Amino acid sequence: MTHLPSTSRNGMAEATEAVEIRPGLHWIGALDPGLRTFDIILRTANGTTYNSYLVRGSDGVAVIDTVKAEFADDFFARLESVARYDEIKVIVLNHLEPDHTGALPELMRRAPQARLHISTRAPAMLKALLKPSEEHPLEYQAVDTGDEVSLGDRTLRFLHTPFLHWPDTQCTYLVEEATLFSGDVFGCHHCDSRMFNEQCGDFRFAFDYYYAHIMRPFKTHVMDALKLIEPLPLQIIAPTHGPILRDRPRRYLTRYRELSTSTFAERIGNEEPTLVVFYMSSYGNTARMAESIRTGAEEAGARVSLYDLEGGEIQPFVDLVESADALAFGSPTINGDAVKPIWDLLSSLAVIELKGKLGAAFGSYGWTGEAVRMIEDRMRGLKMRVPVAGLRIKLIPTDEELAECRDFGRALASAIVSGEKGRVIDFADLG
Ligand SMILES: Cc1cc2nc3c(=O)[nH]c(=O)nc-3n(C[C@H](O)[C@H](O)[C@H](O)COP(=O)(O)O)c2cc1C
Repeated sequence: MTHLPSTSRNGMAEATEAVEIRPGLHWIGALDPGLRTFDIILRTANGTTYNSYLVRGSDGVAVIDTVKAEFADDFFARLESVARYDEIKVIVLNHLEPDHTGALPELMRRAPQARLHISTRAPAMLKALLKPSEEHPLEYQAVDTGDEVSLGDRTLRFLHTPFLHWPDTQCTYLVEEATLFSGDVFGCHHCDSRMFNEQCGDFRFAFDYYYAHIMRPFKTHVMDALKLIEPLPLQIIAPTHGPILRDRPRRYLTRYRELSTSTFAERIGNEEPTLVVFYMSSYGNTARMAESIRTGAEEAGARVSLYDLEGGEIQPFVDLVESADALAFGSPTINGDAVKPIWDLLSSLAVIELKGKLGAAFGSYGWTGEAVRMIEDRMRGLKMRVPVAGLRIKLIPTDEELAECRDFGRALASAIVSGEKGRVIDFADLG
């Protein structure tokens, strides 16, 4: 029988009974319909859920993930509706983020015999979380892909899926029920007390939004995880946030694959080296530099796009950055800094993988010219490679200086082609 947690008129969850997914397999999480901002960075128009699961086997019970600390009472009430604490043999933590480990210390106190199962990347983090001492040592089992724990007639098998979205992330597969406890993978912030995907409202937007903000920086790790998950028989995906995916669960794997190869460049690869030049300019000086850089880079075989940040919006620019092989940012120095739209774009790039992408900075200045160095520092901070030394030109560029800009563009294009790593090219020598 399925018990659905009811909601009161103000939308808050009231009932605290477990939801049966299958006999001996229950959702024992918590609903948080009032939440509007998650982890500072994510908006949610109808809250979220913290999903925790209980698996009963012939030889013991496993609890998979817990909930945020404020929701511990709901979690324990739901757990108690289907199991006793002394039956719990295994606690699995698919990653150690606080919204899934908030109730862990209290669960460990109530079920001291239960053995923690965490990924091989998690021990240091677990110690930082639980602060063990000589008096209270920490015991756990670190598990890797293929390791299993038996609950008698049911088996949990682990899949190492790091960086989705914490370094210690793993997924746990309940073999006999073809059920994947996927942690935050395939999750979303969507609170619907009906819990199952075919019964909930349309959450496709929330699913894609969650991916875009949480998983997108880790696309290569998503693809690695899919290689482990796709061959599995799959009847249910049980993530830690949002609906339980039991109706055609494979659609969500397909969607992750699409989203992880969603840019044109990722699908077919850039046919020629691509450089995107973003700039701002009040009197046209930095703009003239940008145009000459384009000319030089094109002469060296790059396909160049030139964008004045004044005329665009951040989101499409972020997509452009993701597809480009190299980026150049041009800013005049204004009051000892680069201009705000440059920083706005640079501060919006954390959602994509930038490691190893090429970057360069240029700009006109009047007397101190700090902007170029500041942009370079930021790009290095984002783990981009900066292979060509930044180019500053005092006030209005002369013909000779515009020729320098062309050399700069040519050097940047050459760096894309040669794949130079980290070496600073003196563009003036490339003539
Ligand atoms: C309000 C204002 C503040 C400026 N502050 C600086 C500064 O702190 N350091 C500097 O080197 N140049 C400064 N400049 C000079 C500009 O960087 C210079 O005029 C540059 O050539 C403008 O390039 P653009 O035409 O691409 O905007 C300032 C200019 C303005 C209008």
